[in-house]
Amino acid sequence: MKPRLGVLRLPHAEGLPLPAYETAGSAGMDLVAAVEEASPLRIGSGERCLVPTGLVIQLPEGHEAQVRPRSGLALKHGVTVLNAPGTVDQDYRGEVKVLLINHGAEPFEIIRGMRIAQMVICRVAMVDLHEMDVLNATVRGAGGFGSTGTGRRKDDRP
Ligand SMILES: O=c1ccn([C@H]2C[C@H](O)[C@@H](COP(=O)(O)OP(=O)(O)OP(=O)(O)O)O2)c(=O)[nH]1
Ligand SMILES: [Mg+2]
Repeated sequence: MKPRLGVLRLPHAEGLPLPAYETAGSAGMDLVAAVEEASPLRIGSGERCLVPTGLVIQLPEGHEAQVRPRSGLALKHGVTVLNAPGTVDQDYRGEVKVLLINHGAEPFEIIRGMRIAQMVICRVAMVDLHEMDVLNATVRGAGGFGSTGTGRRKDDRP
């Protein structure tokens, strides 16, 4: 059985579709903008804006929701989620909001009901932190940031 996601609809989301998986195999549920019908949000080129969804959610224990961009909006308009992936904590009981930024050259208008982002529900590992004096040795060691590049493959510039 799938874990249950509780959803509370705020008055300004009245009449809007709830997030839903568009296909059986979709990872994310699209989130729609709960802006006033009469006053769309306009994001100027280079500007950002917090878009309401009109929804409060109750995540299953041990889960988070990630707010991720829709690739179509990014490709066609340069509009993406600034803090992607946005983190909605399991214990958050405020309205889920989407922080969009317009990297495009033209202003972008968000109208009521527009699908602006997608929400992916993920399991979260919670850990206990143990401060240690020595950590176990590994082949990689402290190497990172391209340390395994040899410069011999054509996709692998030194
Ligand atoms: O895209 C997002 C990101 C966050 N949130 C909400 C849910 C999340 O649980 C809360 C806090 O988010 P985050 O921890 O990323 O922000 P913060 O700057 O660390 O704020 P806080 O001190 O409240 O944790 O804000 C959203 O609605 N949308
Ligand atoms: Mg935080």
